[in-house]
Amino acid sequence: MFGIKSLFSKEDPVEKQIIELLSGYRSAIFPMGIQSEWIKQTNKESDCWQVRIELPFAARSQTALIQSYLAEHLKVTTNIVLDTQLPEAYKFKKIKHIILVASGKGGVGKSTTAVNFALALQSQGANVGLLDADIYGPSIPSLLGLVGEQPTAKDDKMLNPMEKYGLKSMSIGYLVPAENATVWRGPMASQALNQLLNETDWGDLDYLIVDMPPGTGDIQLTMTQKLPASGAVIVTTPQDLALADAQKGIAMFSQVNLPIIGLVENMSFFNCTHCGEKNHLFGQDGGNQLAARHGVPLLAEIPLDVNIREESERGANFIENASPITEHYTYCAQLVSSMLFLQSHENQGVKIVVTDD
Ligand SMILES: Nc1ncnc2c1ncn2[C@@H]1O[C@H](COP(=O)(O)OP(=O)(O)OP(=O)(O)O)[C@@H](O)[C@H]1O
Repeated sequence: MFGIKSLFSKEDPVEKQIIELLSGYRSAIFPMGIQSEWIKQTNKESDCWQVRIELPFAARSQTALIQSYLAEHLKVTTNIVLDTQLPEAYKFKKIKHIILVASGKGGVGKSTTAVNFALALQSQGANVGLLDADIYGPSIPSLLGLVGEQPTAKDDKMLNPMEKYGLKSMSIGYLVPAENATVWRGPMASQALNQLLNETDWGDLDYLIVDMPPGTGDIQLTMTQKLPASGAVIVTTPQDLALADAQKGIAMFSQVNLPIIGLVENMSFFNCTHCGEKNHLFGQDGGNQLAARHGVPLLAEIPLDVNIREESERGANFIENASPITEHYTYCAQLVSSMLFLQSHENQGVKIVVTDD
């Protein structure tokens, strides 16, 4: 059941039970359980079993859930440590996955989502970079509180990415005044994106998140074709117009055979500060229905939070400092990371069978 190693090793019965229980653990993040080869260490210290698991995706916040699952089934206490080690499969240079964050129309919160999603992936144990491909309206410098700062040159060919909160980023906004880029034609914008991607010394990255320009025109299509991406996350709001544009985004990525990882519905609802009631100001269930219609997951429903606009402009970190949107992005990051791992496994011909046990 656990490979040849378990047939010959002298496993303690408790150790064996821990491995068996973990293998039977199921959730949206672990649809195939916790596989025995991910368990790197099990040893007993005093009365507590220390279990170190190396996940092939980023899901550090699952620790408490796994620990309480084991506590329900075991008579001994366990201390779980979840590390992250993505498989050594590179999509581009030393980057393992490129994920596009796109939207059918402007102003739905795509850049806010790209930054928080990147920070959330990082909080879950991944090495992350953020590329601002919104050449005409770069907002990453402002969202990271880096306006006016400039990247340094590594040599005469490469730039060092900017770093804030441990997140590497590159944007045209660090290099030219905003008004200069707005007059560029499509090929120039596409060329600029190419340079930002190729001439930045990203180093080793698990994920490079790309904040795409809003819309579904030629520029977005050309950029998508040039980026060796693993998939796209589409951001929408619950309004009919935004949903119709998100649908165009799905059609555009399908046209170039880029997998849609899922939808994020931003400004999904508003929690009343007085009575705590959930208000669906812009409509209800639109994101859910669009996702179901296209057979893609709805990754997150992010609430409208009045502090976001003000604090974003100051470059606040909503993932480090808990806010109403933190857990939504954290969960979304874990889900996407787990899905991409499964997707690449399936592409390698390994069939994962999800059972009910
Ligand atoms: N969940 C939210 N709650 C409240 N305000 C939000 C939320 N998400 C984003 N915003 C605000 O909405 C505005 C637009 O967000 P953002 O710049 O991320 O959108 P965008 O889709 O990237 O726009 P564009 O494509 O035009 O650059 C910003 O002022 C941002 O602070």
